[in-house]
Amino acid sequence: MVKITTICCIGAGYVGGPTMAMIALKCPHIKVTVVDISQPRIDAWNSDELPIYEPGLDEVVKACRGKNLFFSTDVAGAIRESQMIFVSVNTPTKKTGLGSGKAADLTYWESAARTIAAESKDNKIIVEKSTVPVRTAEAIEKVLKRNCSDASVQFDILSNPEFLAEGTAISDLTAPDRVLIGGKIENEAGQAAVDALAEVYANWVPKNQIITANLWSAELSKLAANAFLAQRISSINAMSALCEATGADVAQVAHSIGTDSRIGPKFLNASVGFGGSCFQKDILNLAYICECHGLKEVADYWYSVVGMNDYQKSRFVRRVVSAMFNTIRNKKIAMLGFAFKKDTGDTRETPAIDVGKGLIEDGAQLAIYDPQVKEDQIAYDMEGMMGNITCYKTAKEALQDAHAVTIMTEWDEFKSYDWKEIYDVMQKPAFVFDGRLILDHDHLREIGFIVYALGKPIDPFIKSAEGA
Ligand SMILES: NC(=O)C1=CN([C@@H]2O[C@H](COP(=O)(O)OP(=O)(O)OC[C@H]3O[C@@H](n4cnc5c(N)ncnc54)[C@H](O)[C@@H]3O)[C@@H](O)[C@H]2O)C=CC1
Ligand SMILES: O=C(O)[C@H]1O[C@H](OP(=O)(O)OP(=O)(O)OC[C@H]2O[C@@H](n3ccc(=O)[nH]c3=O)[C@H](O)[C@@H]2O)[C@H](O)[C@@H](O)[C@@H]1O
Repeated sequence: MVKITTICCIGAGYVGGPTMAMIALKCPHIKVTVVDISQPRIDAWNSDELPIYEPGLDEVVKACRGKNLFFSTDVAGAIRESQMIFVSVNTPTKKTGLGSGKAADLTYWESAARTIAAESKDNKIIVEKSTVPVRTAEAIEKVLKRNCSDASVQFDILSNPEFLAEGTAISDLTAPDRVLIGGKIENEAGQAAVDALAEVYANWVPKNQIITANLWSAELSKLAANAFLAQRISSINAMSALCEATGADVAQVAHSIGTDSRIGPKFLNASVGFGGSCFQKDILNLAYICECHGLKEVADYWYSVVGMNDYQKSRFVRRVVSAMFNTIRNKKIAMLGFAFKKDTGDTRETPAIDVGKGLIEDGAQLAIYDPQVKEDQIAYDMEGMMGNITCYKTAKEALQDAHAVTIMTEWDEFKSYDWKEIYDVMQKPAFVFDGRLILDHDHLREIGFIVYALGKPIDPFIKSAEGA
């Protein structure tokens, strides 16, 4: 088995940066180089302001950078000097052509593979870190073999999907539930490659938590894990609509079912919808693969998880409009939170985008505040709508004279605000639409707010405004 002392990672994003920083931290004997085609991204990784906000990441990077952790745009050089190459490039949903809107776009992956093939002069272990369609390793192997000028160079391909969640990346990487390594375990070289990677993780992950599987199972497990997680959210969100219609309380329902050890308590928080760069993309990809295998019913099952998520976002918008007497034209609506979850500045597929667009279509003036999302990011996400949006650096300014406040992200600081003071500076009646169920609703009602808490019994005021 090869003893690994040099690793590189192609793709210095949300996954490549933190995962490699953790390997560098836990394996001081390994030189880790993270490379990217984006000069600004690499410059940021080499600066005091890292390109992503992730609690605890700064400390890990600072502890290793310049010692055994390096960030560079020299992709070719890093490939040449590394025994093991992780590929952690983006694999977004295809926007055009065959499978448009569903299939994974493997352009970046293939381009990385071609560079690896062109630069490799000795044997390499290639690790798929990106989330990819099942059987991608097969295609990648062909690209590598056909494009490498030296036929004696051997490429061993592994699938090592990443399960970290943003906002908790460092704790997830420090103590993962499991590490999954897929490889050609049926042959000696494949098994040796799996062992080499397992040995890297064994520097800090207990051996019984390092699971091995065949390549296709590992690739599919990643898509399956995200699909199951998202399905739980859509299931509880479906319940939230029924709770509102019947007077049940979704938090009580979630608690009651979550105490069944077969169901478990995690990932049962009803919300305005799941966001993030992966859940939707990976489910659409999974469903598309099912369609390609003639499994229409299976595909439809998974599409419905995304459908329910879309429904939840539009249901929220409808509730805001109907509760506010069916008109929000020219009303200032404060949006607290824009990131897709707390403790990240990431806005990819955040429900705030769809909800924001829905509210603006009805004429609202949005006042957005998020502690980590910068105005230029919001302008990018809400392109063409900035005439109806003002971004604020403090929540206080966003809330001044607002008719309503919508909670889009569960940032802790929102819970600690003085809501009485906020009530006093808002227009009346003052509405709160809590899309994350983080506020103390009874306290808000005592202050005088009209409260819509997703999945909870509807306030009589709102019922009458809606003509129920
Ligand atoms: N964001 C997340 O929390 C998670 C993401 N994943 C998966 O990991 C993969 C990467 O995701 P992120 O890190 O979020 O993406 P990202 O977009 O933040 O980073 C990808 C990076 O790859 C670079 N890149 C693209 N092509 C390249 C090439 N040929 N050579 C060098 N660099 C290249 C891009 O410039 C970019 O900086 C995706 O497949 C995603 O599905 C998996 C688990 C968690
Ligand atoms: O493949 C990926 O990219 C990653 O996707 C998710 O991680 P992430 O999207 O970063 O964050 P999550 O904590 O899963 O949250 C996703 C979305 O679901 C929402 N959510 C989560 C949990 C819940 O109970 N309810 C709920 O609405 C969050 O607010 C957020 O919008 C998975 O949790 C990771 O295991 C996976 O590696």
